[in-house]
Amino acid sequence: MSNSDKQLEDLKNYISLARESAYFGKYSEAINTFKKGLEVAGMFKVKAVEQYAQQVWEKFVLDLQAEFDIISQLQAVNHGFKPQPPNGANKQANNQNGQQGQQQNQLDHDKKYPFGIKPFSHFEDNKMNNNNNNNNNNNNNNNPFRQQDKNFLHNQQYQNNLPDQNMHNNQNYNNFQAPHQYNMNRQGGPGMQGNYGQNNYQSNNPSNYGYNDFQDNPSQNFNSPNIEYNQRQNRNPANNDQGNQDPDVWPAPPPKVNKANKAPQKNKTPIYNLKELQQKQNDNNNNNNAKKDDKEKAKRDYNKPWQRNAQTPQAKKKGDEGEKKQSFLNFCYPNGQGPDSDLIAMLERDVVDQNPNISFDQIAELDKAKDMLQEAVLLPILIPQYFRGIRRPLKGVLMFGPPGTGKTMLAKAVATTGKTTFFNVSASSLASKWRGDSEKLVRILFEMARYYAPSTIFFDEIDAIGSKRVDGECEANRKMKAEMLIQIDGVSSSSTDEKDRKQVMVLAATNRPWDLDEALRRRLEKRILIPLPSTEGRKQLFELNMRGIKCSDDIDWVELVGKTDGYSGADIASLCREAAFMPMRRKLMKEGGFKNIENIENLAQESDIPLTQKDFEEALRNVNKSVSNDDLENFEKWMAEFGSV
Ligand SMILES: Nc1ncnc2c1ncn2[C@@H]1O[C@H](COP(=O)(O)OP(=O)(O)OP(=O)(O)O)[C@@H](O)[C@H]1O
Repeated sequence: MSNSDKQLEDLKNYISLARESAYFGKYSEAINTFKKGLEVAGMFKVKAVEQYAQQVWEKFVLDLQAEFDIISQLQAVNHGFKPQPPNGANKQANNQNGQQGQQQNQLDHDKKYPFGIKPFSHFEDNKMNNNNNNNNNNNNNNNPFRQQDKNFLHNQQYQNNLPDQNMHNNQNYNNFQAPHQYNMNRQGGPGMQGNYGQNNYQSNNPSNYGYNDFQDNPSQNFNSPNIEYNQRQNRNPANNDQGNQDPDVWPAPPPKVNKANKAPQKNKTPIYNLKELQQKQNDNNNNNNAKKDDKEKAKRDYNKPWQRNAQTPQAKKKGDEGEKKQSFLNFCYPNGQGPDSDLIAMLERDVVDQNPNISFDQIAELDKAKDMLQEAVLLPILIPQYFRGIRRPLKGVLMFGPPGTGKTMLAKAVATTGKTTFFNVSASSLASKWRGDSEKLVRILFEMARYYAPSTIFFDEIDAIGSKRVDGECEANRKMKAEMLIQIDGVSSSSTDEKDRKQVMVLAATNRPWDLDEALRRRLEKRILIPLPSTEGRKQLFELNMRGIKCSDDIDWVELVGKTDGYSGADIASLCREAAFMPMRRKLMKEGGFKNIENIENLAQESDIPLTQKDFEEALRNVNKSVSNDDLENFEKWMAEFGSV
């Protein structure tokens, strides 16, 4: 990049900054920035940069003038004045105005102004008018626009803040000319400040304008300590209440009245009361903002399922009145649709089991486990006031042991006995192809459990969800596990209100307790081994499974119990089912199998024949135990290490 390109670039940056400041009404800052730009760009050294600077300055000045014209006209309208023609037209009028016109010409041609243009020139004219007015009161009374500007000048706020007002008050043009003058002076070094064009100007206005006071500190161009604020205020015409109009000089035209409603106008009422308009506008804006806020709020405050205490007063009232609870989905989204409706619907469909309908009586043996669960799960729900301090309810209970030993049944029995809503959660329930949905599902699950409280959340095969966290594990899984840990913690300490406490119980089951994440294991404070059924247990299992099935007296139950050592509850259930089908199979084979399909319907009646010892022996040959001795050993070991009885 060449030197001139760089200068041009720098200048452009400053100009855009200056324009930005002007746009926000920071005129002093705008001018000073422009000055700085000229200085930095080393103006007048490179022709192209100089030309560019001139063009931009012209445009900049015109824009500023236009802006002040608009403000002054608005101000006039606000106070009942007729809007005036643009500044250019006004200038013409000025130029026709004798001495003032001459001065203006001199001003315009004053070499003190680089590029021959200065901003806010009509204010400048006005200043001249005022000045002349001091000497000759009739001087400018016939120029309404200038008088209008004069009224501006009378306004204290403007006087304090506008650059030219400052100039006016200080009688120091150099403050105002600074963007150009400054730069030009700087060319010759600090000592030359104020020399350029000084004589020329002074000769015209010796009493008013002193160049020796040239300030090269930009901040001294404007006196107001809070100029930015004041300028902003001044940009708002409604803030400039003009109680000091001079009706002799510039009588306001009568406001335009609608012919149809012509009524005698007593007072000078502005056609447009900008204050009112602005108030209306503000009200509208406020209304719009309020509406916007409401919309935004509605967007943000959609019923997030994971929001704690998400119950609406109505829903709570309904609940209190003992009415049947609406579904969580409807509670969250009354019309059934919302950002998380799919997830909620999925959980409600797949996970919530409103009526598990299993009693402890249906479970053979396992008395210890039953007692422990009732103590750990049911008592805190039934008598929460007792479970305080050191007796706080358990965070969760883990049931582990060989497959098919009744762990799920126990969980369901707990839920049924405690009349809690049962959430049967498996790994697949929380799996989602969408990133972030799994952890969200966990949050929704716990929130839903709170909604349906008292609830029992049962994580079946929890090792699949809460296995040990390892390096390189999928991030979504880690997050889901972390969320689970948080939620389990939250469940045990969610509320200080006794009524609400421990309304959600976490139960989990696994056949692989050694795979569990340590943090999760810690949260499942009670870890109960659900073993294979004992002799007594197997006997009970035969009795439970053979309920309602006709059995012949020849069956040796003791022998069968003996032969099923090592069988799980599920194995014994399979054995009994197998045996129960034997009469039907026997008959079917006798009839020629499935070839003679027409007779099959009659078979059902004919096969209601009592089971015999032979059927069970046959079934024993088909159904083997499913749990290996090695597995049993591992459970025993883990129980010894981590279990609790
Ligand atoms: N103690 C028991 N009393 C009655 N039935 C039992 C018992 N244990 C197992 N069963 C039978 O086994 C079936 C499976 O039981 P359940 O699902 O509770 O076992 P589980 O321990 O959860 O198995 P897994 O670990 O494989 O999930 C039950 O439907 C039931 O018929």
